[in-house]
Amino acid sequence: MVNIQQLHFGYRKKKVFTGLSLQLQPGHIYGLLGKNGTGKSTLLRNIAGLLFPDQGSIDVMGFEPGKRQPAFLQEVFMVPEEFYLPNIPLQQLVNNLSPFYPRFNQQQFGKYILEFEIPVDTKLESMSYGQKKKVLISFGLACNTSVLLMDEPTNGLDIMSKSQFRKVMAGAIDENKCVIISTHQVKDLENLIDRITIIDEGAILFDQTIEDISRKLSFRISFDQEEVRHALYSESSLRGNAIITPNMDGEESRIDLELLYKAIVTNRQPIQSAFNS
Ligand SMILES: Nc1ncnc2c1ncn2[C@@H]1O[C@H](COP(=O)(O)OP(=O)(O)OP(=O)(O)O)[C@@H](O)[C@H]1O
Repeated sequence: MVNIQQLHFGYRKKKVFTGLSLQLQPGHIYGLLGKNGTGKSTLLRNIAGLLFPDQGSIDVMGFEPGKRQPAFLQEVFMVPEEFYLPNIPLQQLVNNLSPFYPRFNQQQFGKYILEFEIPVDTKLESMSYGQKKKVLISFGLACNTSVLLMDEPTNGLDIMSKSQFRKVMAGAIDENKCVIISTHQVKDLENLIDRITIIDEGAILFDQTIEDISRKLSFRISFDQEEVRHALYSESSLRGNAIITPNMDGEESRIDLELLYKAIVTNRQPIQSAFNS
């Protein structure tokens, strides 16, 4: 559905990607992780056709995003990290924007707005940042585009809204949609994403499905110093040592995404070796 081959991209003085390749399939929610400034937003904007590759190719459902053909634009929605919403009533915004998305579903939108407890009679300008963000997320989901790009969607959402977000997202995905979520708030995405892609210094550092991660790795708290020493990654905490080890007995443990992310960014070789065996 999204096929990126040898992407090279840079801003005037700053090279961001030097040969990044990535394939994304429908029916999945992808978590795009990486340090500040590694290019997550830049990658999403390239996929959305808001920025254009210097070299290499991006194919989204047979379209070249940079050409911004109407048939492409109606298949892709992006919830950016920073956005502007005009000072008009909510329904007017929907009336103005929804004609661009042929599969927009007003009923679905109403359901999400209710779920997120957004005050429908308030003008957009009087809404808080978090409320506006939830409007945009609800609208993006109700557009039912094949590709949904979200840049830090849980930023600014309160604790209840974050769990509502997970619930809404889990109900909105189907086998025809591909959702890519860039985030630092990995905990917000637990039990939601089914593949993790970590980018660093313009390249893919790690790209595995949650299924493979739980098959290959085991996450637990250990008090056994010998076990901690032999772990692929360990981190001391108040509760003991949080460790990642190869999954030897085939039992699935609860994946600690934050720990996994730290393990890969610190030194990915030990973790990667578990996937090569
Ligand atoms: N408009 C711009 N002009 C010049 N350089 C830019 C521009 N936007 C981003 N950059 C640079 O490109 C690099 C990638 O930025 P980008 O915003 O894609 O990273 P990110 O991974 O999304 O970061 P964060 O996690 O902080 O949101 C950074 O070094 C940034 O300084």
